[in-house]
Amino acid sequence: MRPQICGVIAEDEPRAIAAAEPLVDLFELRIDLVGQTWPAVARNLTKPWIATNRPRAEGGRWNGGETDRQSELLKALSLGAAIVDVELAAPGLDILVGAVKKKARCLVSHHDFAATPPLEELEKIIERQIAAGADICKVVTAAASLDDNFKLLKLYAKFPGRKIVAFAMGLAGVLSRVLAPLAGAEFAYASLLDGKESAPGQLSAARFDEIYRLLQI
Ligand SMILES: O=C1C[C@@](O)(C(=O)O)C[C@@H](O)[C@@H]1O
Repeated sequence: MRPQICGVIAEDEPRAIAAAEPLVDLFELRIDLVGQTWPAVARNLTKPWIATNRPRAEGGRWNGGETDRQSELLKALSLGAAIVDVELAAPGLDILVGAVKKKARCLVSHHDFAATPPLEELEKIIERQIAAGADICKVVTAAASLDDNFKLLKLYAKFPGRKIVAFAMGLAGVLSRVLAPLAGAEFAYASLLDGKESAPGQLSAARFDEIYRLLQI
């Protein structure tokens, strides 16, 4: 099956969403980046979508309090979110995961914007995500070397049958972004357009399409 691509909606830009729509299998709606008009964006989506409201501590731009941050995620459930991204470090994780799983799949995420820890540490993070009730486990780190890419790629074989998204950010992590879906990742994150990246090293949906066509995948 062709690698699944998740287009990251980082702005209320209907034309960018429309341009990427044929190239993506699902969207991620970044509530913390889109801002107050996010419900209107959600209502117009034509493919399954992930609701994400990233706190500053994990690289996001949510400016409000934690209670309001989580309330926005729960509001996404009533607007049809297929998946809700909940950070492993979120306060009241068990209650939030339980509330999400009543109506959607729960993706439990962990981000390290500084480095890529040893493989054993990455495995422990996924074990904690599974224990928290994750339907999808996500580990995203910062690559400083080629080896860092392989640490993330090795995670898929460590958890056969589990739904995982694991890759490294940064220019040094681009290899892991491209190979992750081939190693077993549920999907890859892509910007809607070139120049609209929401994280270091992120590729656009068109670029992924070009690469996978080139590789005849
Ligand atoms: O966790 C991730 C991955 C990401 O940070 C990336 O590196 O593409 C982009 C985010 O929008 C998403 O929530």
